[in-house]
Amino acid sequence: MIEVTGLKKRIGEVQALDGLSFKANNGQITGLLGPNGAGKTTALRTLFSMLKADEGHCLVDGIDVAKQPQLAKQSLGLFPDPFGLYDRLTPREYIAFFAELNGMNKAQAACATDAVLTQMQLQDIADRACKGFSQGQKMKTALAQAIVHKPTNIVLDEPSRGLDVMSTRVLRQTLSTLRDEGHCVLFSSHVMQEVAALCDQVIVMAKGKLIVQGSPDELCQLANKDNLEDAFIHLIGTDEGIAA
Ligand SMILES: Nc1ncnc2c1ncn2[C@@H]1O[C@H](COP(=O)(O)OP(=O)(O)OP(=O)(O)O)[C@@H](O)[C@H]1O
Repeated sequence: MIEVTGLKKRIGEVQALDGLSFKANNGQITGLLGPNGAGKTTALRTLFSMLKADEGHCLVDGIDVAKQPQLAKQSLGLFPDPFGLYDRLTPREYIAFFAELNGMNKAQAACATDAVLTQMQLQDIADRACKGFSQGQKMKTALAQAIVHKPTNIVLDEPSRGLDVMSTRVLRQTLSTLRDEGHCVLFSSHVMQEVAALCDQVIVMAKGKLIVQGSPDELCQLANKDNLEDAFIHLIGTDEGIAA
């Protein structure tokens, strides 16, 4: 479970986070939806202790990420934006490296890497350097890295960007399976159809703050609209900054 309370972060002149609070539960997919510049990436980076909050805190399974970052990270899998692959490493080397970073010994890491390569249907390219990979191949490798240590919580920043239909389906199926296995899945997105189709809960944020949290149906009812895109525009009060 992920709990964010009163998060504030100033970056230069910009108040990127301005008292953001929300909760993402286990066994649910939670979507973080907001216009460009709303603070989604800043929130996810703070959650992963890549940025230090000025105020507020993030709890991962009850562990404060600012106080115990290493322990919190063992319960967190991060799918970053951009994918963060190393061109010279193969998926097997890259995924095993992260498995070891998360406390596995070499033998455990090799075994877990094998399993996740199979799960993500990456066997064909498992031993090829990542340089030149397609968007779909990069996505699958980055997702395999995020889940290799079986974290309770998986955090994804814009995971579907640049994916074709088949890769999008693999991503959606993987996230749904993780949810059904009881994981907490939190992802940021601009794609309304994806959020409406996948998410149990949606966190709408703008200008570094929570606007509203609820299921896609609840948000439509609240805004008195029949689709999430219209509800979203109504709730944030502007269509400025929404990606096409
Ligand atoms: N390194 C930085 N330097 C300066 N400003 C930054 C930096 N990182 C974030 N910001 C600013 O903080 C605000 C929030 O940015 P953030 O990237 O978190 O938004 P976002 O919701 O992820 O946006 P997008 O959907 O466009 O990716 C923006 O105004 C952005 O310009």
